[in-house]
Amino acid sequence: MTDTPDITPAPDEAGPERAAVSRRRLLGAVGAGAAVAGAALGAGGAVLAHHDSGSSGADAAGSGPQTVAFRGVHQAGIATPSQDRLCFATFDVGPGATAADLRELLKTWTAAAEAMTLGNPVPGNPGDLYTPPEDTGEAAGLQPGNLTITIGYGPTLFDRRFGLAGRRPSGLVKLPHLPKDNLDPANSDGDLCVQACADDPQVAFHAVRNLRRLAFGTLVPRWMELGFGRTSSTTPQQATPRNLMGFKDGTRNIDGTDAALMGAHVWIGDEEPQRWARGGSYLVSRKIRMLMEQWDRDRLGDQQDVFGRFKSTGAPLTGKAEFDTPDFHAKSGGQYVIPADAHIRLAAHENNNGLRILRRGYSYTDGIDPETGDLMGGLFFIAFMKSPQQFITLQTALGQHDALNEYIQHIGSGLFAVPPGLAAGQDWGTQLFG
Ligand SMILES: C=CC1=C(C)c2cc3[nH]c(cc4nc(cc5[nH]c(cc1n2)c(C)c5CCC(=O)O)C(CCC(=O)O)=C4C)c(C)c3C=C
Ligand SMILES: [Fe+2]
Repeated sequence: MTDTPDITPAPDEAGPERAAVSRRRLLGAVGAGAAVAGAALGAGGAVLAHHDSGSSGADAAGSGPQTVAFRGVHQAGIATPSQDRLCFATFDVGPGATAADLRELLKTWTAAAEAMTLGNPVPGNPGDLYTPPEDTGEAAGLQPGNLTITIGYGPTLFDRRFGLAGRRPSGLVKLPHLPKDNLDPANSDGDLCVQACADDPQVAFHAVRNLRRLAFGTLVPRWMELGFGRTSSTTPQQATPRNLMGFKDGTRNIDGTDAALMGAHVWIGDEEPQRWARGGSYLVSRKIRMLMEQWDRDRLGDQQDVFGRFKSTGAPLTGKAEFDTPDFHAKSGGQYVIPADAHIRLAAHENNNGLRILRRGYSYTDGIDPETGDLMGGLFFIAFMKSPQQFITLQTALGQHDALNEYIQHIGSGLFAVPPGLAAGQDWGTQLFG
């Protein structure tokens, strides 16, 4: 019982079977260490063996079944086909932490994030009975689920605390107050953000939890959001999902595989004086509560006028099929067919000087309001863009005129600079501090 098998993956281990093999090795190791198996994972053997026996093969452009490449020109989790689940968290750097602490943590996070996206446990010394396990264990036996872990930095990280003021990306300033904002600081901002997306909610949660564990003493968690259903497609291959208002959402989103569109609207380019930030993007998060009790009492015709689309098919009110181009000039009886205050009219690139963003949001729920009994939930809106001004312009128009405003409230907000992808051997600490 004193011998604990080494479950750390060999550096050159690769190939389609890697993730499943690694999880199986964790199982084997735990199985061999009876005390650990009993204490930490219980009767996990049978469960793990069950999960390990199958693979959906739903690979999303990664290096193995259900894996997405961690390194590359851009971070994963932006152009990546939207996974089904989200765990999003923000953190502030703790009062006593130094720049060296932060840099070291970002290096540790890089290794952990890379391992987890490959379906491996957080690297460490598993089976050591005298230290807490490096990996918390709840993803053992699960498939990697196309996990992506995307990091972002808030404007406050570039204040005077860590010597980063000279490296602040030029667009990274707190978003201004926007029309109809009703923001709660408890759902807003943060020095850093982590977006973990996966097709399995436990895999996404496990990723954030383990990064949080590694950050003990350096970062303080600020807020966290779980997303239970994607509300966008980021490739035409994906079926368009429905949001909690029952409408298809993401029909006219940017196609993440369209390099020209991504370059024009999403990736930070040569216009950015901070060279290190080029190839990155800006992430805007908005927690948007839907007033579902009001929406559910609204008649179908009005619901369709709010968006400018048919609820059943997702087609524009001027068309027949979902992907028909909306005709914003069409009139009937002197009135616009797509009303003047319809959501898609106000948000469409045709009516905003060609401006576009990549939407990558999720439905969320916070349960039931204990005082009113109302459902608390809505859209955790996430969008990527090359300049925050794109969001500011759109939201200024929507906040003033959108018919949807009767049924929603913006209750949380964040702006983060998402650095570009990591090259081989590079880590987030070196990339940020230079
Ligand atoms: C500031 C940007 C946007 C916010 C905030 C926003 C909130 C929001 N949207 C929906 C539902 C739908 N949005 C749709 C289209 C759409 N929305 C935005 C931007 C924001 N939405 C854009 C740029 C577009 C594309 C417009 C176009 O080019 O036609 C649609 C229609 C289907 C689609 O194309 O995706 C729906 C439905 C909700 C429920 C919501 C806040 C809760
Ligand atoms: Fe929208």
